[in-house]
Amino acid sequence: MSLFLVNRYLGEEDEGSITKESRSQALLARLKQKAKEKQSLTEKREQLQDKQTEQQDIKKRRKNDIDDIQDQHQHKKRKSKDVALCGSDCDNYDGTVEQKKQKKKKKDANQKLMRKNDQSGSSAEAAPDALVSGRDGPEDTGGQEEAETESVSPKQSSDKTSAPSGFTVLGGFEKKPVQKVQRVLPQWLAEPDVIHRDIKNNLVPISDISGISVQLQKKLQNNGIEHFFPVQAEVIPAILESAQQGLLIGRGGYKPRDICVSAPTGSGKTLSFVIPVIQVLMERVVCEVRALAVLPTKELAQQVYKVFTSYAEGTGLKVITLAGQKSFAAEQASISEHRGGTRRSLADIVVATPGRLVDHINKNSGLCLEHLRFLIIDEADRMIDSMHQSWLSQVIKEVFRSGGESESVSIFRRMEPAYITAASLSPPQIPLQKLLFSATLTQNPEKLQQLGLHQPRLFSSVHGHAKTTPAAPSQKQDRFDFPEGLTEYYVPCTLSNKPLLILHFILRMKLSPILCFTNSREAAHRLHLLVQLFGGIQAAEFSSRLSPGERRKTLKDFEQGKIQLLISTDAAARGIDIDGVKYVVNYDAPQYIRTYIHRVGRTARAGKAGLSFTFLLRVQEKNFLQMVVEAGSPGIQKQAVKSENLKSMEDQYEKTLQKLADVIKDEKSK
Ligand SMILES: Nc1ncnc2c1ncn2[C@@H]1O[C@H](COP(=O)(O)OP(=O)(O)OP(=O)(O)O)[C@@H](O)[C@H]1O
Repeated sequence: MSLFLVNRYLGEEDEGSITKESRSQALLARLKQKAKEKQSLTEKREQLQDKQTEQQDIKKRRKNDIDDIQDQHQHKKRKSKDVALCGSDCDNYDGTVEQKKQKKKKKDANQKLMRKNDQSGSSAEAAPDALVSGRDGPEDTGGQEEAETESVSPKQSSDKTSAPSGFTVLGGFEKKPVQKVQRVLPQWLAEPDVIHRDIKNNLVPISDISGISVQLQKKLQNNGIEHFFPVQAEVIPAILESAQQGLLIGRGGYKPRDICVSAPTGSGKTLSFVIPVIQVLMERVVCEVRALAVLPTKELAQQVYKVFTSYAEGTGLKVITLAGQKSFAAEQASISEHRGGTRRSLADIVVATPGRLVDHINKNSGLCLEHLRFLIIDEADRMIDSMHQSWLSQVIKEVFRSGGESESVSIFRRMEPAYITAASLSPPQIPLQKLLFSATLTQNPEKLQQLGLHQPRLFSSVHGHAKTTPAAPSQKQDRFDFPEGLTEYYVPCTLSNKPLLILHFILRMKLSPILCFTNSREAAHRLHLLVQLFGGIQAAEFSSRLSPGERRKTLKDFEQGKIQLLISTDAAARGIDIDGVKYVVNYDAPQYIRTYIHRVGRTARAGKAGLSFTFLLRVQEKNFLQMVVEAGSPGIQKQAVKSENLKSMEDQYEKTLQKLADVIKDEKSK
């Protein structure tokens, strides 16, 4: 019995033809069918959803990449904008024209991508989603050039093993050839005023150089000088021109340019500063120190002092030397005197060594540099090397010393170098001009920087100067010029036959006078003893073993031809001008190219001919010859001496060696 009536859905049945049982079965079958349909429908939906999310992911990734590229591009754009220093017009241009261009590029890129997706067979409905369209992205995508190359379907890009093109691939540096950094010289070093090397064929008559007084011209003629050498013909007018306005600052308020001169040994650099300095100072009224020449050694200071005094004679100019040849008190007395409570300078030109100069400055010995107009630095490269003594900074401090005793009387005010302003130009000023001279002037701007040069001008006979030196990338050293009349030889030797060779040169080959260099004073002394004991040769040694007086006398004797063989350390290598030295022998090979150039430069001076011989042990040959050629030598020839030629002297040489051993023993015991 049924208490309730439950109505059931019985399907669309054909009531008349179907039994109760068969109806329920049919209903079940139909329900199953419907469930199946529903299930397949949800599966399809899920598949579709998966596909859609995948496409969205791709789209997101692509958008991020494009954002990155856009950032890079905009960064680049900002950079180039900074460099170009554009005005507001440029900004407008960027905002309109550039945007339009980029949008066009973006559109092109999207179209390309669409085409690619179609070709790659990706599903038709996925293609639009894969696009990075202007519609989808609110931001303007810059850097479309990169995006264009990048728009490869994910499938394609994943197939490739390498990184997608268009991106900067980091790493792989080892594949790039390492770029060589070329040495670039400042313009004043790279483009010097060229001086002729050949002295003989480039002599300039004295009268051709204007600005030299008749008095000085006569003096030059009296000293046997009818023509100027090339370095003098170039440098003298340049210095005279810089002092055209007298001792004060030049036309237009501009300070004169500092002058650097690099010319071979014996080319006449000394007169190229002595003549113009004397000429300019001749017109001074009050005696004050207006020129200071600094040289590295006493001998050189003495030599330059002599040249200055010779040309200053009769002009009223007073020249003194502060190089330690006299006592400190005697030097002090020659600088200035006090009369009626005021200081009076006794010198116009001072020739000094750096050590003694600093002594006088520090001990306040009355040296006043407040009126200094010319600071001459001879053997400048050597003087740069001695810069650790800080002599230059002390000199400069003295030059610009304010509140000095003379300030109250002087109408001229000295100001430290700074920017030129109307105010700084109003009081009359004495400028300080530096004049640098050397046969081996460094081309290293860093070293020259220490001298604090003002708009320097270089005069050089070195033809190797160039803005860069690509022709010789392996070249580690500076190039220099050698005297035109010099012929260089090297002589292969052994340690035991070296002394025999020098004896052979004088006794058999009759080469004299010879200036012979050793690398130490002990070696010079031993060789001198040996030659003396062997006999038949007038020899002398020249080194720091001798007192300054002995050294002076030795040089004089050698110059007068009383000495055939002068055995010296590098004390006589630089600047010393000994007339008539025909041969230079490097008994010990020099270690540095500058030493070699100065040693061999004691011959072939003033356009004359001269020979140099360098004794080389077999182990030294390769490196030494390479060093000389790299420095710009026109060529060094081999001069071998056959052992038979030395045989006749061997017996006597053996006996001499025994005697030498005894003498050295004696000396040591004393
Ligand atoms: N115009 C000239 N006519 C003749 N002789 C000269 C002339 N100028 C210089 N001399 C002589 O030439 C020689 C060399 O000159 P100086 O000593 O000035 O050379 P330098 O270039 O300074 O050499 P170094 O670099 O070795 O110091 C000297 O004996 C000098 O008297």
